[in-house]
This record gives sequence, structure tokens and C-alpha cells, in this order.
Amino acid sequence: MMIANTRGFLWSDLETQALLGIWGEADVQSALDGNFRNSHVYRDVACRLAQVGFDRTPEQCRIRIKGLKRQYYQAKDGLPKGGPARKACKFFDEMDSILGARAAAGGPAPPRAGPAPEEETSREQAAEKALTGEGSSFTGHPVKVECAPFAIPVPPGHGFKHIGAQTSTPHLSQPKRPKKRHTSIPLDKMMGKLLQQSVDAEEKFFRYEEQRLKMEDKHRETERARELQMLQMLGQVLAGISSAVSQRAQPRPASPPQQRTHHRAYGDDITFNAMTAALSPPLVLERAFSLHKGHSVKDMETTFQLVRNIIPPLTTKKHKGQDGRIGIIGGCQEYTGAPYFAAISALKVGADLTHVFCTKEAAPVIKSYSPELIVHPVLDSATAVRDVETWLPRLHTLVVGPGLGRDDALLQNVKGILEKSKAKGVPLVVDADGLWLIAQQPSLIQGYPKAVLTPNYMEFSRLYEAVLRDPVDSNDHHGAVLRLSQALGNLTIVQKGERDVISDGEQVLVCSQEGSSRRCGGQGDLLSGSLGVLVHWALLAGSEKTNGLNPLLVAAFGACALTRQCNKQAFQKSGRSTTTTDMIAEVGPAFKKLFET
Ligand SMILES: NC(=O)C1=CN([C@@H]2O[C@H](COP(=O)(O)OP(=O)(O)OC[C@H]3O[C@@H](n4cnc5c(N)ncnc54)[C@H](OP(=O)(O)O)[C@@H]3O)[C@@H](O)[C@H]2O)[C@@H](O)CC1
Ligand SMILES: Nc1ncnc2c1ncn2[C@@H]1O[C@H](COP(=O)(O)OP(=O)(O)OP(=O)(O)O)[C@@H](O)[C@H]1O
Repeated sequence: MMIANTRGFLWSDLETQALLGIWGEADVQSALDGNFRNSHVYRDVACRLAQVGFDRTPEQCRIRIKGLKRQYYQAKDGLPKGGPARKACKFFDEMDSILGARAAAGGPAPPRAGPAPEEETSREQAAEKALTGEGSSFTGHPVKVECAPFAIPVPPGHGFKHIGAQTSTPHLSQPKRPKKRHTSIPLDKMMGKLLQQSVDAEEKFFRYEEQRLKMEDKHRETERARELQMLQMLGQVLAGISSAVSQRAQPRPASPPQQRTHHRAYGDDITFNAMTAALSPPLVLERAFSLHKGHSVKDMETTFQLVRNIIPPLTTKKHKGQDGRIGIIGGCQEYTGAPYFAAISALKVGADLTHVFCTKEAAPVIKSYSPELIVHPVLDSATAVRDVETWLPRLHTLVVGPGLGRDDALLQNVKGILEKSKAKGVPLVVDADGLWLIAQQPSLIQGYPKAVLTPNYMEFSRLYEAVLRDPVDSNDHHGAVLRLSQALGNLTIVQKGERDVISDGEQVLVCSQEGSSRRCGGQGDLLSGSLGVLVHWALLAGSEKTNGLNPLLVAAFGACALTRQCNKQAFQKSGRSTTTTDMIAEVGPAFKKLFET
């Protein structure tokens, strides 16, 4: 049925009659009887009203009924049959047939002196006034006056009383009696003041209500867009499943030999689509279930051994670049330290070359920190995506986000770079503002099996809420990391904190290597840079070297342990004055201590 657009503030007679018809139904009346909390009843009333073609909120319905009841009781109590107020109560007969029948059946007493069960707040009284059209109009907004203005009884010396209140004074003042002019002057003034106040209140209320309705509409639109997005994602996943099934049914074509030797990645010989399909929700749920049966790796020493297994031997047979060419996407006017920390950490862990792709302004600054870094001032150029793309085949891992900032144009370029990297199968570590971008558009990374996200608690919450539409349960770190990983298609996630929680949606590793209580900025950059190298090594080593455990989990564990160890060693020397530079100086010794002895 077409729903009439009745979101204005005034009720038409037709609409009011429809409302009264519904409100007067026996089940509605009995649900309202004696109930102070009646919002559920009015939700139902609004719903039924929508079914007959009128779109009103439960709150609007409740306020309208309240206004009608007041008019009815005024008319019934205070005025003679056929008098002006009775005439002003347009729906007297309808109300009487409902409320009269209720009274006859022994229902609750009408609201004379105090609030009836249905009456909840004073805000609503202002709202009621505006919705029923009581009072006058305000400039530019025609207001329909349903209840004709009549004089309000003012007992001498008592100010105003509730209109329906039982009182021994005459019910109404007689505005036309000329003899009482001396009392009518202050009354006029008071009425004028009252009217002015009521106009002001109305204006305020309309402004507020307008805003509220706009926000409601906006919220509804967002919800609809979200639902649509979820449906599209579901469609893609289903399409992936069917393509994977048909691929499995056919003999699998051999993967290109170059890809095999270059990135012997976890599950690398299946295509990205098939991988996405293999990570589809039903399978993921099964895996999550198996996790609680004891797959969680708790023994840190076992995992340390797996990290040692993936570290490539130092030999004289290799040439420059083979142990790692790591790209860093980040570095803008405000943040030049973060990309430097990430890049230099990658070198100190053992990468041969690091390339920083940053903005034009940031480049000379970053270069000045260290001659060891290769710096490309391209990130804010119109050709940024193409410029980085040409380097992609030569990079083993891309670390996206340290010091990137949140400038829209930069983020747009990074979006393009992410897409090109995925298409070329380049492993990705996403941190800092890279995670901000992912929180805006999770589909950018969803289901990409060679990605690791490294959020701190804040970044994790942002991402979790963006993807799962729920606040994070801070008492269940494991469950939260596991769920987010699954929702993102079993991406490897490292939630940094007092203990680092790492999961690929199937397993959960916890790294509680001793660090220190010093939390200087930049430690996360040390982690993401180191991780860039370990990701390359782990994928190169493959799951044979990690006892079948996802190599990315092993890489993440190694980087966390290393960062924490650097923190510990630097703190032992520098205490409170420890900075990330001190930690970077510890990368070599810490690495040796953890992985080479
Ligand atoms: N020298 C440099 O160049 C460096 C540059 N960097 C670069 O800066 C950019 C922005 O990164 P970001 O982390 O400051 O931004 P964002 O995520 O919005 O956090 C903002 C607020 O979140 C909170 N918060 C943070 N952690 C939390 C926790 N664990 N638990 C709870 N709350 C936590 C905290 O709020 P507060 O406590 O201050 O109210 C914080 O202020 C990014 O590009 C990064 O790479 C850094 O790498 C440092 C070195
Ligand atoms: N409370 C803590 N106790 C011990 N180690 C911690 C604690 N919080 C974080 N860490 C360690 O510090 C490292 C960086 O985590 P942090 O939460 O500082 O990242 P970040 O906020 O992204 O850093 P950055 O300042 O680079 O943006 C991680 O390896 C983590 O293990």
C-alpha cells in the first residue's frame, strides 16, 4: 500500500479518525490500562496506522491521543452540552464512545488532577501543543487551530490552575463582561505573555522536531544502504563458492612457475577467487567452532621455534634484494617519523631495501633522517597509483599506513594502490591510517589472504564497529579478534596491547613477551616495518616450515615478540626517556636474543 506522506506536524481529520479507530480498539485500550510504559502499545498503533496509509511515529500518535484526551475532558467537565468548547472538541463523540465506554466498564479514572498512566514527560506537553495545533500560529507556519481558544479560569491570587482540576471557583471566566474590566487588563497582559511564550516554545519545538525527523530519515537511508551492501557481499561470496566448486570439479591448471617460486605463499596455488570462496561464512563458522576445542596455541616457545624456521639463512650466495624489498606507503607533511621508523626497522630486521612512497613535502624530510632509505615523492601526485604500480613487481611486501594522514585525495590514491597490489598478489601489512581507510571501506581488503592488519585498541574498535556493526566486548579480546578476522574473510589480525592477540579466524595466538611500561609513539611503526619483512620470509618459507600453521600468524607473532623485546631492552637502558629511536637501536640484539640463540 502507498503510505501517505504525513510526516508534517498537523493531523488531518481523516488521519485523526483513523487513529481514533485504532486506539479505540479493545486490545489497544486494555494494553494501555494501568500501564505507565506504553511505548510498545504506540508502536503497534503507529504500525496499524501505517497499514491504513498514514505514516506517523509512535511518539506522534501518543502525543496526538493525549491532546485529544485533554480536549475531550475539558469539553466534558467544564462546559455545557452544546457549548463552544464541546463544539471545539471536534472528535468529542468518537472520544466519548471510547472513553465513556471505558468509564462505564470500570476502566481507570480520567486524568483530572494528575498525570494519567499514558502521560509521561513535560517535553511531550510542549510537543502536544504543537502537534494538536493548540495556541496560535507562528510567522510563516500556518497552524490549524482545532480547539477554539477560550478563557482560562484564573482564581484570584492563585495564578493558573490545571484546566481540568476540580475547583470551587467558576469554571470559566467570562471574557465579554465589561464590568470586570479591572481584572481583564492584567489577564490580557498575562494572556499576551503566555501566547508569546507559547509561540516561542512552538518555534523551538518545530525546529527540534524538524531536525529529529531529518536525522531519522538519514538513519533509515544509511540502514538501507548497509543492508544493500551486505546483500551484495553475500552475493559475491555465493558466486565465489559456485566458481570454486566448479574449479575443484575440473583438473586444476598448473600455476605459473614464477609465482610458485617467488611467493610460495600459504595456499598460493589456488586463485584469489577460490580462496575467497574457501573462506566463505559456513566454513569459517566450522573453523571457529573447532578453535574452542583447543586449537589456540598457548605455548609461546613452540611458536618461537616456528619463527626461527622461517628466517632465511645468511649466505654469500644471495644478491641484494633477495632477503626483502619492502615498500612503505605513508609519510605526509605532519607525519614523517612514522614511515621512517617502519622503513628503518625493516632494514634492521634484515630486509635489503626499503622504499618509502610519501608526499612531495615529506620526502626531503624523510630522506634527511637516513641515507639508507629510498624515498619516492609521489603519493600526492596525480600519477601516484601508476608510479607505485611500476614498483610493485619488485616489492615483496607493502606496509600501508604509517604516517599517511587522512587527506581524502591521498586516501583515494592509496585505495588505487591497494587494488593494484591485490591484483598482483603483493602481501600487505595495513597499519595506522591505512586502517582508517579500511574502516571506511572494508571491502578494500576483505577476503584478501595475503593481508595482515595491525590495529591498536582504538583502531581495532573502529574497524570492528565498521564491519560487525557492534561495539567491541572488551572482556573478550580473543572472541573479538576471531570474529573480526572471520568477518573480513579470515584476514590475519594483530590486536596490539598489553598482550598482543593474533588471529586468522581459525587460530588465536597470544604474544605476552615482556615489554615495558613505556608507551612512546612509534612502537607500532617498528612493529609494522618488522612485520613487513617477516611476512615476506614466512610466505617464502611456506606452511611446511610452520608445521601447517598459517605462516602469516607466525610472522605476526615474531614481529610482536621482537617489538616488545626491543621495548624491554631499550627501557632497561633509558627508562622513562626511552623513545622509538632507542628501541630501533635494540632491533639487532633483540632479534639475536629471541631468534638466533
Ligand atoms: N613520529 C611520528 O611521525 C608518528 C606518527 N604516527 C602517525 O600518526 C598518525 C595518527 O595515528 P594515531 O595512532 O595517533 O591515530 P588514531 O588511531 O586516530 O589514535 C588517536 C587517539 O586514539 C587513542 N588511542 C590510541 N591508541 C590507543 C589505545 N591503545 N587504547 C586506547 N586509546 C588509544 C588516543 O586518544 P587519547 O587517549 O589521546 O584521547 C589517540 O590520541 C598515523 O599516521 C600514525 O602512523 C604514529 O605512528 C606515532 C609516531
Ligand atoms: N600495555 C602494553 N604493554 C606492553 N606492550 C604494549 C602495550 N601496549 C602496546 N604494547 C606493544 O607496543 C607495540 C605497539 O603497540 P601500540 O598499541 O603502541 O601501537 P600504535 O598505537 O599503533 O603505535 P604508534 O604510536 O606507532 O601509532 C606492540 O607491539 C604492543 O605489543
